[in-house]
Amino acid sequence: MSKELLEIKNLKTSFRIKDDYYAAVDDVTLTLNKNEVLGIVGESGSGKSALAFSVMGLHNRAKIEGNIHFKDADIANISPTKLNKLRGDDMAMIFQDPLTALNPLMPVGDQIAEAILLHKKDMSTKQRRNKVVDLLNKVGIPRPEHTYDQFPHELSGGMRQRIIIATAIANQPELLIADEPTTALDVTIQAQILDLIRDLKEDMNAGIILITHDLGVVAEMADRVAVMYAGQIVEIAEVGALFDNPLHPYTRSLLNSMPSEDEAQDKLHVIQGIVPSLQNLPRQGCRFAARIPWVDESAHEENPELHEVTPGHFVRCTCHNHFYFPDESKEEQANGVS
Ligand SMILES: Nc1ncnc2c1ncn2[C@@H]1O[C@H](COP(=O)(O)OP(=O)(O)OP(=O)(O)O)[C@@H](O)[C@H]1O
Repeated sequence: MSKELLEIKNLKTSFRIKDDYYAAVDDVTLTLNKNEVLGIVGESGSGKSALAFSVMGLHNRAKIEGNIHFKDADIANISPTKLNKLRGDDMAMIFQDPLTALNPLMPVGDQIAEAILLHKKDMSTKQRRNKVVDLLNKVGIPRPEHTYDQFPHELSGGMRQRIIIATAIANQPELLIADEPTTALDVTIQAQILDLIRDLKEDMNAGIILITHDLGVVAEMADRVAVMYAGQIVEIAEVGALFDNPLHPYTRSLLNSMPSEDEAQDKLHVIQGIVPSLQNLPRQGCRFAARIPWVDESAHEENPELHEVTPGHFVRCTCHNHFYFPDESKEEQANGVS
């Protein structure tokens, strides 16, 4: 039996701005296996959420091209009825902000029960309530019977995120997308929620796409990592390979801008500039070139492709072979001193 759960091929998601369409996800190809956490990292605006929303079929005004194969269906080219059946049943999403994802006027237990009712119409009200109480227990809510009848505003941020997770896993989805699931939470609660997501992977044999800009979270949680920049995957590898041997200048800059616990770092690297807006994205050549102006133009490919440098480790553009940080000398680089 194949391990592959999701296969995205040449996905292009474009938004209409004035009279033109601009791709926020541009030719993304990747796979996700069962019982795997794929981390997707990148700065704000790199296209992570646009990718996640495409997989969930949640864009209603975007133009989607390419294929998203999941459970014998192609989500990029599927009828709304079939999509609704998959969503919430076979695939679910945990959103960044639990407060906006919950209905403020409905007890949280009823909200989870509603998600069950949509896909399992033959359950009695009592059975549904019992199932919700079980789910609340599973996500670590201390007094589930009591919490069932509470409203979102009566719960803390961490509890609300647990409700969102309980809703997402209510129908035991095979594919779970978590978009910055811990950003709105404080550090101790963050760790608990991440533990919970990790347990779910094991319990449900689910494939999880974890979107975050926090490399620490990725290091701890992911099996593989895709780094996105300006709508493209610039590097993808197993987590160990990516952290031990980051290749793309963007990945190296992201890692270098992360405070390290074991080394005294005088100065953290600051990535120059920002991710350009959709209308200003360079569509030709290496999209990261403008942010590493000290690297010679000739280092970049004309049409940067993903190259497999070691099995399973892919990097876009040849510029990674010639990259150095501006405060390192070229001679050190050439001598392999880093
Ligand atoms: N509905 C939309 N219409 C027009 N442009 C959009 C729309 N949604 C996203 N964009 C643009 O697409 C690009 C990618 O956005 P996206 O939200 O996917 O980035 P992200 O990596 O998830 O960022 P963040 O970490 O801030 O959520 C950005 O330039 C954004 O402004």
